[in-house]
Order: sequence, then C-alpha cells, then structure tokens
Amino acid sequence: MLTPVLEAEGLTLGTRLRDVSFGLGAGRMVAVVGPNGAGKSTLLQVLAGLLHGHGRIRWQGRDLARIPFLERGRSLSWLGQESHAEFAFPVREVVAQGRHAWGDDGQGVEAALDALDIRHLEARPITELSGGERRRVFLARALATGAPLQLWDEPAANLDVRHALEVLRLARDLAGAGSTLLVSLHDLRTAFRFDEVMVLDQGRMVGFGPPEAILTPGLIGSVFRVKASPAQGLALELP
Ligand SMILES: Nc1ncnc2c1ncn2[C@@H]1O[C@H](COP(=O)(O)OP(=O)(O)OP(=O)(O)O)[C@@H](O)[C@H]1O
Repeated sequence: MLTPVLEAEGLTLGTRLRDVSFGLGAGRMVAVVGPNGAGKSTLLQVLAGLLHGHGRIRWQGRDLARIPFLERGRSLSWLGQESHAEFAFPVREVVAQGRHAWGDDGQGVEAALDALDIRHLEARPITELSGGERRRVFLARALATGAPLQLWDEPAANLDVRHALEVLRLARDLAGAGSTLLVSLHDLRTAFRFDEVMVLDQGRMVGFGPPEAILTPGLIGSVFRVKASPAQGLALELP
C-alpha cells in the first residue's frame, strides 16, 4: 500500500467525533458519508484546523498543527457546507482570495473561473447570486488555492445536475493530478464513483474502503435505516 499523505490518529471531539483514525493516499478521491449529525462536517473542520479536539493529524509525515500558517494555507483547502456571503465582493475577488497564502499572486484564478463556469458572473457581487452560483464561486476559490489536499463539505449542494457532474469530473481531474480529496456527500450512488468511502455514524467511523466493499445493503441498512438493493438506478453522465 502507498504511504498515506494524510494520517489521522484517534481524532476525538466530545461526542461529535470519537476515536477516528485513517490514512489517505496521494491522488485518492474519498467520500465521507453518514446520516445527519454523524460528524462529517466536524471531521472536515478538525482536519482543516478550524475545530480542535484530541488526536493527531499528519500531512506528508509532519504534524499538521506545527506547519506554519501560510504553508498550511498552500497545502489544504476547505470548502464549508454553507454558501452564505456576508459582503458584496465581486465574484472575481472572492475567487482570488484563494491565493492569499501565495501572496495574492492571482495564479489559477482564470482557470478556476472557467472550470466552475462562472466567468460570466465575475463582476457581479457575490451577495446577488443564486445559491448554486455562489456554491460554484466558493468551489472556484478552493480550486484556485492549488492545494494538494482538498476538504469539501457537500460541494454539490444546490448545484443543478450538469454542474454537479462537472464538479465530480473536476474532483477526478484533481485526483489524477495527484491531489487528495475528502468530500462529504449524501448521495450514496455518487459515493460509488469515489476511490474510497468512509462511513461515519454517531461520530464513529464504521467503514472505510472501496465503495463496493463498504456500501453493502447490510451496512446501508444499519447506518441509514433504509433498505438498499444492489440494482442500478438512473445513471446520468456528461455528454
Ligand atoms: N457548533 C456546534 N456545537 C456543538 N455541537 C455541534 C455543533 N455543530 C454540530 N454539532 C453536533 O455535532 C454532531 C455532528 O455534526 P456535524 O455537523 O459534524 O454532522 P454532519 O454529519 O455533517 O451532519 P449533516 O449531514 O446534517 O450535515 C451533531 O450531533 C451536531 O448536533
């Protein structure tokens, strides 16, 4: 097995996260699933250094908490669950904020505007966009960081079917270029398109591995309390 680039050991935060340990390889696309309140957002925020619990996090073998602030900003990017915007910055400026840790050099901003299909919105105040448009702006900001570790909390929330598929393709392209992605989501069928899936339930990790091995009808039944059948559902693809 490849040496993990991100290692978590015994992550604990009250009852929200209980003794969660795992290792993620470079270029892996990992889905985090679990019922409401399972701890998905909490885990991503702990990894991003926004919440502080117990346990250890190592990035490329180094204690993440000891990596200097700007270097951490270049290494990891966090996309929060909410797409609320407080201030009326133009879209382009919000995307460019992703370059803060690089001295606001503006690199990658053009590519991010195109990748998230928001170039036509670049001069608009972010406060005057729809929920899905705002989501794409924040995703573009995360992308512009160029960070090799992307932590995305429900990135496709509010996105139409086409843009949701594009985000999935973008994630795959990033992983193909060597980035590691940890992405929380609710759609279990989408989770099958990831390399690995991590299942959280009441703060505990109850499964981690290839989706086919983990998302069995038995596990889905016990964690989500729904009956799952292995039959294929509606399949949607980009043209
Ligand atoms: N600010 C907070 N203070 C205390 N407890 C919180 C806070 N935010 C969330 N929680 C609790 O932590 C637990 C995990 O919440 P979290 O947001 O991580 O779940 P989630 O899996 O992301 O859920 P969802 O699918 O609803 O987004 C829940 O029991 C929740 O009530």
